[in-house]
Amino acid sequence: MKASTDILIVATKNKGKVREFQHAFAPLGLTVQSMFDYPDLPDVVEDGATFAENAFKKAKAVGESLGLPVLADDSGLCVDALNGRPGVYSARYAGEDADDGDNNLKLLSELEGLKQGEDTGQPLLSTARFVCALSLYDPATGKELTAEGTVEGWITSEPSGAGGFGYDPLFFLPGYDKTMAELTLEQKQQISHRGQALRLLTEKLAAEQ
Ligand SMILES: O=c1nc[nH]c2c1ncn2[C@H]1C[C@H](O)[C@@H](COP(=O)(O)OP(=O)(O)OP(=O)(O)O)O1
Ligand SMILES: [Mg+2]
Repeated sequence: MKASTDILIVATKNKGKVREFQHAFAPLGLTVQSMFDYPDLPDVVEDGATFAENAFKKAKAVGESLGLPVLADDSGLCVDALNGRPGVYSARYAGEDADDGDNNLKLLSELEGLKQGEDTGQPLLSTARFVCALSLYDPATGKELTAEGTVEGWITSEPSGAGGFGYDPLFFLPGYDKTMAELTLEQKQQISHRGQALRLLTEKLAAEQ
C-alpha cells in the first residue's frame, strides 16, 4: 500500500491524458489518480475564455471538493486557417457528445471546405499548434501554479498512427516526418505541448521549495 503522499490527483476524465501523466510521473515515484478514481465528483463547466482559465477552474473545483492539491490540464488545437479554432472548444468541436473520431472528421471537413473542392494534391492543409495549460492548486493555501506549453505543426489530410489521442493522427510534425500519433509516449512527451508545460511546472515547483 502506497502512502497518500505518493499520489498525484489529476482532474481529468481523458484516458489519453491519464496515460501521459502516468508516464511522466512514474519516474518520480508518483501514482496518478484521475476522475475515474473519484466518479462521484460533479463535472466542471469549462466555460473559460482561455486554456489557463479552464485549467484553473478544474483544479480549484476538484481540489476544494477533495481537500487535496490537484493538477488540471486544459488543452486543445488552434488551426491558423480556421482563425485559431477549435481552440478551447476542441473537445466539443463536433458537438457536446463528440468523440475524437467525430472531431477529427469535423476538422478535415472544415479545412477541405475552405479549399472549395480544389485539389492541390497537398496533404498539408494548414499550420496549427497544440496548446496545454496546467494548473496545480492547493486548497490548504489557496496557491496556484500554472504553466503553458505549445507545439507547432501542420494539419494533414492523411491521418496516420495509432498512438496518442485526440487530434494526434492529424497533427504532422515536419521535423520528424511523422504525425503525433506515430510517436512513442516517450517521444511525444519530449516534444508535446503537455511535455513542455510539465517541465515548466516542475521548474516552478522546484523554485518554490
Ligand atoms: O496531446 C494531444 N493530442 C491530441 N489532441 C489533444 C491533445 N491535447 C489536447 N487535445 C485535444 C483533445 C480534446 O479534443 C481537447 C482537450 O480538451 P480538454 O477539455 O482539455 O480535455 P478533455 O475534455 O478531453 O478532458 P478533461 O477536460 O476531463 O481533462 O484537445
Ligand atoms: Mg474537457
